[in-house]
Amino acid sequence: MSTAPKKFRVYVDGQEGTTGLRIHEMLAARPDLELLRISPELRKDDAERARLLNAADVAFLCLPDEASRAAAKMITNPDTCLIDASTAHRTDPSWVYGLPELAPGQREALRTAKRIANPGCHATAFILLMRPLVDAGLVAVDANVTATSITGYSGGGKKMIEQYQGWHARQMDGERQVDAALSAPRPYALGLAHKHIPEMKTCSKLTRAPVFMPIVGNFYKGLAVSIPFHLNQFAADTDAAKVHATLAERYAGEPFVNVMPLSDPAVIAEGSFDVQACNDTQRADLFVFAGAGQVLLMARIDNLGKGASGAAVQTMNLHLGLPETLSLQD
Ligand SMILES: NC(=O)C1=CN([C@@H]2O[C@H](COP(=O)(O)OP(=O)(O)OC[C@H]3O[C@@H](n4cnc5c(N)ncnc54)[C@H](OP(=O)(O)O)[C@@H]3O)[C@@H](O)[C@H]2O)C=CC1
Ligand SMILES: CC(=O)N[C@@H](CCC(=O)OP(=O)(O)O)C(=O)O
Repeated sequence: MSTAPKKFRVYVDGQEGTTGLRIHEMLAARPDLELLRISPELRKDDAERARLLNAADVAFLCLPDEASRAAAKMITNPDTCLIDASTAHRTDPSWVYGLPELAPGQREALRTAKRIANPGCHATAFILLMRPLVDAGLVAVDANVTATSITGYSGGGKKMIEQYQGWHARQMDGERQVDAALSAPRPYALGLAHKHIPEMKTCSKLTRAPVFMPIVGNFYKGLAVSIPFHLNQFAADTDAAKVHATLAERYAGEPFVNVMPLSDPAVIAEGSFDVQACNDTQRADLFVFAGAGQVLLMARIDNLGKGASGAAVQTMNLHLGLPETLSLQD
């Protein structure tokens, strides 16, 4: 008598939010998973949430930080693996950082971990560029690093999506002046304390926090982090080609991280950079642009893909011993 293969049970706490909805969409057609759903009227009922969290093999927390901390405390089943999309646990040493490409050994840690912190979107792009250069000694651990990031507004969750889309709708109705500031890119986190800075620093093995300025623009999704360097900020005898070769060697064989050609001729010919070109994929495209005595590093992702829901799904696949690429578009 044949028995049906075991389905892994998966629950998303915050299933109606931006990140949670996208995880559901990505997993809906998977025959190897049983998606546990909470009744909409019970979605903030702690007893029902605790029941489902403890019934799951993998539970995603797609909640604000405080709610994530509270949800993590509801787990009594030692077999439930939590993947937390919030910022709450990303530099907590008892949680494992959910970036399989972080360093050799990270995948093994994610296979056995029961508490996994999904990385922030800006942080993912920053760390993918910086960590290999610090590991190789090209960038000193105490380097003064600065970075900017341009991102679509979906990174701000339901509230920011409603702000932009409400404005779009009002514009269609002929209202042109109110909220016109939303039409242009808007630098933010100007207190220089963006919530991703601790994980950027810790996971890149830097001892000084980078100066980081994100910019949100009038487009739904897509994100690119830029990190400028003068050559004299690197170790002696480092040039753009060495930086490029270090990244290329580090990510050789990675299914989702592409190191693009040095000073990518296609981008240079185009004359500008397309921040949205990784949208609807799990790809992270890394770029090294060379100038006279200068290097500009850039990393591009879909903030809802490799920057959020896609990252959580990749880590779930890895944790469950499944092919990492399941449900994900390269
Ligand atoms: N958007 C993005 O690109 C990314 C977001 N994240 C992180 O993921 C988490 C979720 O973000 P996002 O999806 O954007 O947020 P949203 O605001 O889009 O959704 C949050 C969801 O959490 C629910 N919720 C809030 N409080 C509770 C609670 N106490 N109990 C149960 N459910 C609750 C909300 O329900 P309701 O609407 O009914 O209040 C909502 O459905 C955040 O921590 C965010 O920082 C991480 C990476 C990227
Ligand atoms: C446009 C916008 O506001 N983006 C969010 C980042 C979203 C994200 O990936 O970060 P978390 O996972 O930490 O929520 C921000 O900068 O706070």
